[in-house]
Amino acid sequence: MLSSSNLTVISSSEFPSQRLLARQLFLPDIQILEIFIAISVFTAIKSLRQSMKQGLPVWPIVGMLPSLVMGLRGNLYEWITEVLYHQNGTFRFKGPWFSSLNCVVTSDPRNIEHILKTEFPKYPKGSFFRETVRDLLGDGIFNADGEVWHQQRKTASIEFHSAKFRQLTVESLHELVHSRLLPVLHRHFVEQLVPIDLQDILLRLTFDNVCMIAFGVDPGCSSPNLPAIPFANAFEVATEATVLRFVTPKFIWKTMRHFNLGTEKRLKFALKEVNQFAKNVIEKRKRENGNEIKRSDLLSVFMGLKDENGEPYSEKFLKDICVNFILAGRDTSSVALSWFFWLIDRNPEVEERILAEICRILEKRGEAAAVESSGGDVAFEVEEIKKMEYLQAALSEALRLFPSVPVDHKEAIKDDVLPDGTKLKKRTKVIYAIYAMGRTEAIWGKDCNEFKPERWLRDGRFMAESAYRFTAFNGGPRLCLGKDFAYYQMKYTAASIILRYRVRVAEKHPVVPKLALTIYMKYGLKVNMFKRDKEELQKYFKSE
Ligand code: HEM
Repeated sequence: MLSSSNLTVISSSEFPSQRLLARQLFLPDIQILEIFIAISVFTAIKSLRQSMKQGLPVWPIVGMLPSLVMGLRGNLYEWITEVLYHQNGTFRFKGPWFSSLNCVVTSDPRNIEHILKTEFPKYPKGSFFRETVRDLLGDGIFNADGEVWHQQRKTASIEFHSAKFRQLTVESLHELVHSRLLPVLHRHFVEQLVPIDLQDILLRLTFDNVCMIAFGVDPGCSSPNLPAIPFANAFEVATEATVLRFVTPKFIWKTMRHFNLGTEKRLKFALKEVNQFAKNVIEKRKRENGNEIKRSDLLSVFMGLKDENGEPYSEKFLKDICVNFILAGRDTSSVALSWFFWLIDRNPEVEERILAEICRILEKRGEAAAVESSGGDVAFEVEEIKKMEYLQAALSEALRLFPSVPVDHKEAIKDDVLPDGTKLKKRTKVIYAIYAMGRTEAIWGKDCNEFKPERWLRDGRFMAESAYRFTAFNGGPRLCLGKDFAYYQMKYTAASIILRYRVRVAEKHPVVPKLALTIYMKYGLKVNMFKRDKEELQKYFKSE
């Protein structure tokens, strides 16, 4: 309570000196206020001028972070596309003071060619990337530079181009599509319970497939009973939490990791599951190799090699190899196929043309009657898949609009100037925005936002694009090693489904991208399957 004894009463005799004191006390405050206002006006004008130059408001202390946070609330990739559009293909992102978020973002093909090919040695993944993804990817191929990368690339490249490996990829895919994928879809069609999540089923398929070809192990995730796979959930959590590190100031995520908080806690937990899976795979392979079972998978090849000290590769390094190849081979093709099926649901005329092409090719082998009568237990030949050029165009078009890896990262190790004139200081991070490139008018024309497989065809033949305009598979010395296999896998899977079913996205199912290393659909792809009947297929055979 306030009593009169607590109050200081100023008598009239004391008043002048008190006023003097008050003036002495308050004047500095007024000056501070004036200085504060002046600084605010100055920074506001500076920020406005910088904003006009750089496209986004640059706030004192926090830089462009508020705009990024707004972008993160919606579709981040669309936000980047929009900013790049207004900045003619390149902008400088200014992060908060003392954060590691400053970078240059570009979608200009000249810059992309410069960093991926012409000046490749100047642009490694770099220390920032390595540190950010190290807990998940270790020293595996996606996260390696210099000799460590080169050694893995060389070994994997020889393996990927060997006839034995190619045969293994074809056989394992055929086995998976016919004994797992199609029975699962058929059961769904017969039972017609609730819409199924096609993205989940495709992820299971590509997971089993990459494990079979890279490690000689079949995890059985796409078996007809669709078993729970703790690894898959853990892997998704781990990639999501890892990508969040890119947009979080380093000292924050490091503190969170230290105290085991929030996403870092989830990441740690998920990594245990991921690493355990990789460990089991390695142990299994070691046991079998010890029993003189000769394997031609990638892991067995790496197990037979020696490091720079003449020692066999460590368990940790073999684990890194496993995790990197799972990321490379599982998520990329399955999310690409998911977006492809979503796009053809919205563009039925494309679906018709794909089906017509498949039927035309099948007709050549005289199996039309079989297909018509049974709905088809048709297994495509390698040569037939190669001939599906319209399908290849449609898949490329899906990848143009929804590249599996939507943004990628490099770091300049020397001062440099990009072909568009952007000056880079040593250690500047460069983000190349692959998603934005697919939606750039200057690259693809005014209809860049439309799904038009025809843009990939010349006289009915598929025409590949330059890797620096269509960067979905990266380019230069780090071009995707699995590109040919990925096209084969996607074409075989898509053709096998389209020949038998109309895939329709469930009504009102929300389709939005998720923020992760690959562009998953956040809520999966819930679809209903409708079997094509004899009459429908007959129409296509007769139309040729
Ligand atoms: C639609 C399917 C695929 C897409 C869009 C795709 C895309 C990419 C991209 C963008 C990169 C560069 C990543 C980076 O350096 O940051 C890459 C690298 C790589 N990809 Fe793919 N990929 C696909 C399928 C596959 C498959 C199925 C495999 C193997 C089974 C594979 C194996 C690799 C490997 C080993 C690298 C590392 C190359 C290196 O750094 O030297 N990819 N891929």
